[in-house]
Amino acid sequence: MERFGYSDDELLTLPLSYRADLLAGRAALVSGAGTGIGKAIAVTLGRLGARLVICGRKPEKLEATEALLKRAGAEVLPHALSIRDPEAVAGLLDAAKARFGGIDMLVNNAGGQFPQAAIDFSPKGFNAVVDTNLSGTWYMMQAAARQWRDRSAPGAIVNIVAVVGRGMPGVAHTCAARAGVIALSKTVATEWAPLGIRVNCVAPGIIATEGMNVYPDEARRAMPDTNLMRRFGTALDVAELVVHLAGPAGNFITGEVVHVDGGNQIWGDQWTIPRPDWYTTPQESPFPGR
Ligand SMILES: CCCCCCCCC/C=C/C(=O)SCCNC(=O)CCNC(=O)[C@H](O)C(C)(C)COP(=O)(O)OP(=O)(O)OC[C@H]1O[C@@H](n2cnc3c(N)ncnc32)[C@H](O)[C@@H]1OP(=O)(O)O
Ligand SMILES: NC(=O)C1=CN([C@@H]2O[C@H](COP(=O)(O)OP(=O)(O)OC[C@H]3O[C@@H](n4cnc5c(N)ncnc54)[C@H](OP(=O)(O)O)[C@@H]3O)[C@@H](O)[C@H]2O)C=CC1
Repeated sequence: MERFGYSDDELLTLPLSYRADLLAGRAALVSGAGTGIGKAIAVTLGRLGARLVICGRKPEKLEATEALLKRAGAEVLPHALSIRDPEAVAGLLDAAKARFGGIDMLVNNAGGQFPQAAIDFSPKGFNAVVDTNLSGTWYMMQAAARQWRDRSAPGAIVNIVAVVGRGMPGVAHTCAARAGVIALSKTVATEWAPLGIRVNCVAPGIIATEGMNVYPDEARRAMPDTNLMRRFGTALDVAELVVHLAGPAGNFITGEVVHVDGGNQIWGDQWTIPRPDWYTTPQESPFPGR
């Protein structure tokens, strides 16, 4: 089977576009850092000198990232929780404060969904996706902002969303949740600018990570045809954009949604479930117009 994602050694050694001490003295919290994009973000921030708080549900995944960060010479605090639990999220921010005096950057990367035709969604399935991707992200944003306000410290939030401007058939639940995160981010970018807090979103297109395995082979095979570059992007493409937005290069950027998608947002339709004949076979509509 095709291998998706980077090896640990690649994450530690691939050349970066930034100077090695760019983030020295800063602390970052990255959710979903045990795998894929989140792991690449955490390791990249660590390689640039940041101290890391990493979270996710499964401690064993976090342990692997913790070991990698230690190899990169970074200080790290792993903390297992579900971002769907607001009290646990408050506890996470407290733990970050106790260990590092607080964080400077928050990267909300944890998330996920399953492909299914929207007409078949159960209430529980829909709510699980919205609860994780929208509510969970919100609990993290609010807890971090409260801590920054109480410390009179500035902060930067980067929310990892998806390319949802035209919708994405097969994952309507996640499109709804991510569009919610984008609207939330733009709104609180305004409310929280007086606190020195910047809030931006990153919308990845198809990125080669192990998380891709939840999609059917047919959908995965067609994915490179949905962008101008005609390939998968990499977790490092996303990680380096996060560095730009969360770090000093992003000091005058807030309320923005930056796509790292090989041009998918302007070209190529993205299906995560089989296309109905309606879209594959030339045909006339059986439904009369007026
Ligand atoms: C972003 C870009 C877009 C995707 C577009 C594709 C192109 C871009 C590629 C993007 C890739 C990625 O995002 S890659 C990352 C993908 N990785 C993942 O998404 C990992 C899988 N996702 C998750 O684990 C998610 O956290 C989540 C879907 C919310 C499930 O979390 P939990 O299991 O903890 O949730 P619970 O509260 O227990 O509820 C589970 C219920 O969800 C429903 N459910 C769960 N899996 C189901 C399934 N395969 N088919 C039907 N229904 C399902 C059922 O109703 C379950 O109930 P019961 O029936 O009672 O159990
Ligand atoms: N790969 C891609 O092409 C794209 C990915 N994205 C998004 O980017 C993000 C990262 O994706 P990717 O790395 O590919 O996928 P992964 O599935 O590898 O990563 C998702 C991470 O989120 C964590 N997570 C999920 N639910 C929770 C929760 N309730 N609480 C805490 N942590 C949680 C998981 O860890 P654990 O299971 O241990 O909790 C996992 O480490 C996701 O939000 C994804 O939807 C968006 C567009 C495209």
